[in-house]
Amino acid sequence: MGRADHLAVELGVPSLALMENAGAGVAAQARLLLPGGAGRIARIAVLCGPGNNGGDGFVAARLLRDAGLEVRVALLGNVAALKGDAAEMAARWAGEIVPLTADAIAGADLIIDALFGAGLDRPVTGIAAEAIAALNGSGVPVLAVDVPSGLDGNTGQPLGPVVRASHTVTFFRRKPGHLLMPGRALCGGVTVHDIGSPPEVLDRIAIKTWTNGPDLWRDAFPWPRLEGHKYGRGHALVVSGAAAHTGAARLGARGALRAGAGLVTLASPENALIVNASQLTAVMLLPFSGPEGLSGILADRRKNAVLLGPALGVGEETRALVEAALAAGAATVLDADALTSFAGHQAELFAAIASIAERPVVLTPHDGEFQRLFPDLVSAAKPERARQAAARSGAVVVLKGPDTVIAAPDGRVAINDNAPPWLATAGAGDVLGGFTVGLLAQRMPPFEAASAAVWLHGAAAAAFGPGLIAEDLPDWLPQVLRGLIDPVP
Ligand SMILES: NC(=O)C1=CN([C@@H]2O[C@H](COP(=O)(O)OP(=O)(O)OC[C@H]3O[C@@H](n4cnc5c(N)ncnc54)[C@H](O)[C@@H]3O)[C@@H](O)[C@H]2O)[C@@H](O)CC1
Ligand SMILES: [K+]
Repeated sequence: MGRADHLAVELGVPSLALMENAGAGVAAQARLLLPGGAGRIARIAVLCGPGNNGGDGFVAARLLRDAGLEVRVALLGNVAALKGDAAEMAARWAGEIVPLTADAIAGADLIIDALFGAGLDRPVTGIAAEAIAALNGSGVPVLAVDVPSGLDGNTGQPLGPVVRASHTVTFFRRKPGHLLMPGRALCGGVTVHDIGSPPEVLDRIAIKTWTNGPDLWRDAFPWPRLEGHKYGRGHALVVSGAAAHTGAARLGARGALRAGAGLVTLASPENALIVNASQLTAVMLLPFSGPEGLSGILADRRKNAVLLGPALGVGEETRALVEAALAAGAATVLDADALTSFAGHQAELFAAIASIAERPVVLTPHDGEFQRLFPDLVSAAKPERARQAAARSGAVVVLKGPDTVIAAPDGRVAINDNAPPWLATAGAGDVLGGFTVGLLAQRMPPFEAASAAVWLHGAAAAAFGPGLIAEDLPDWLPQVLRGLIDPVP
C-alpha cells in the first residue's frame, strides 16, 4: 500500500488530496454508523496517532464538525511532533486537541480509531494500550481507519493490544490483514473507499496476492459447451474408505458431479461395495483392492482426476494408494488421511509429485494436517506459510480455515473471505475435495480450479444459510453457478 501511495503521487495525485479523500471516506462511514434518534447532537471521539493514520483522523474530525456534529479530538503525543500531511491536517482542524487518555472516549456515541495504520511496527504500549482497552470495553461502536490499531495489515495478526472495531474503512484495496483471521473478525465490516489512486499503479506493482473471487478464475472456468459431450468433461475418480467409512467419499463424488465432471466413479473396497451401491445413483461404482487395484482402474487414462484421503485411514496402505494414483498420471487431490499418512514421510510425497511435474496436484490440509506435513513453516503470515509449502511440495496448497488460502508453486496466492461460520461442519472438507477434483477433471488449471472450488464452496454455504450440513453443499452449487453465468456463455 505504501508503494501504491508513492506511485499515485508520482502519477500526479498530491498526497494531501489522498489524505483528504481518505478522511472524507471515514467521515461518510461514521455518519452511517451513528445511532439515530438520540434527540441530541451525536458526540464523536476521534483518537489520533502520530502518523498519517492520525492525519486521516484529523480530516474526518473536521468534516464531521463542519457537518454539525460534536467532535472531540485526542492525540497520542505532541502536536508539535506531527510531520508532513498529518501536521497540515491537524492545523486545518483548527480546534481543541486534548492529550490521549483512557477517558478520551467518555460520553461518545461513536469512536474513530485513527491511532495506527500501515505504519504500526511494534506492539502498542502505554497510554495508547490503555485507550484501546477502554475503547474495547466501552460498548460504543468503533470505526477503525484503514486497520484496527494494533493489527498487522500484512498478516492479520495483532502485534499486541488491538482495537476490536465495529467497522473499518480502508483505502484503494483491501490488505491481507482484512481477510486473514483474526484480523477479519477484528475489522468488523470492511468498506473500501476510493481515494483517487489511479488504477495504473497496480500494473506497476508485482502483485502476487489476491482476494479470491470469480475475477481470478472466471476465464478458466470450464462451462459446458454446446458442441461438447460428457466424455469431453472428464472422468473423476473418488476413492472410498472401508465399510464403516464411506460417507466422506460419497460426499466428494457428489461434489465432483455437481462441479461439472462428465463422469464420476467411486472406487470402493470390496467390503464397502454394498453400502456404497445402496446409496449411489448418478455416480458409478467400481470395486478395487489395494494399490494394484487402484492402478488398474487408473490405467484407463480417461479417468483423468482422482481424489484420495477422506476416511481412508492413516498409514502405509494409504501412502501406497497415493503413490499409485500419482504414478498413474491423473490430476490428484490429496486430503485428510492422504496427507496425515505422509507425516514423517514428506520426502516420499514430494518426490512422487516432482516425478509427475506436468500433472496437477492439489493438497487440501487444514491447519493440523498442514503442521504435520510442514512442521517448520510457522511464519505468522498464513499466505507465506502456504506459499512456501506450495514451492516445496510442487503442489497447489489449499490451507483451509475460516480464511482459506490457496497458493501455487509459482508464488501466486489467493485469500478467500466468503466462508460463513456455519461452513465449519462435518464433511464440508470432503465436498471441497470433490468440487476441486471435479474441476480438475475438466482440465481447469490447478490454482484456478482450487480457488474456484473454495469460493464456490463458501458461496454455496452462504446461499444456504445456517443449519447447513455437508450434503447441502453440492445441492446448492447450481444456484451459485447460475449467478455466475451472466450473460450465458
Ligand atoms: N499517501 C499515503 O501514504 C496515505 C496514507 N494514508 C494513511 O496513512 C497511514 C499510514 O501512515 P504512516 O505510515 O504515517 O503510519 P501510521 O500512521 O500507521 O503510524 C506511524 C507512526 O506511528 C509510530 N508507531 C508505529 N508503531 C507504534 C507503536 N506500537 N507505538 C507507538 N508508535 C508507533 C511510527 O513510529 C510512526 O511515527 C495509512 O494506514 C492510512 O491511514 C491515507 O491518508 C491515504 C494516503
Ligand atoms: K487505525
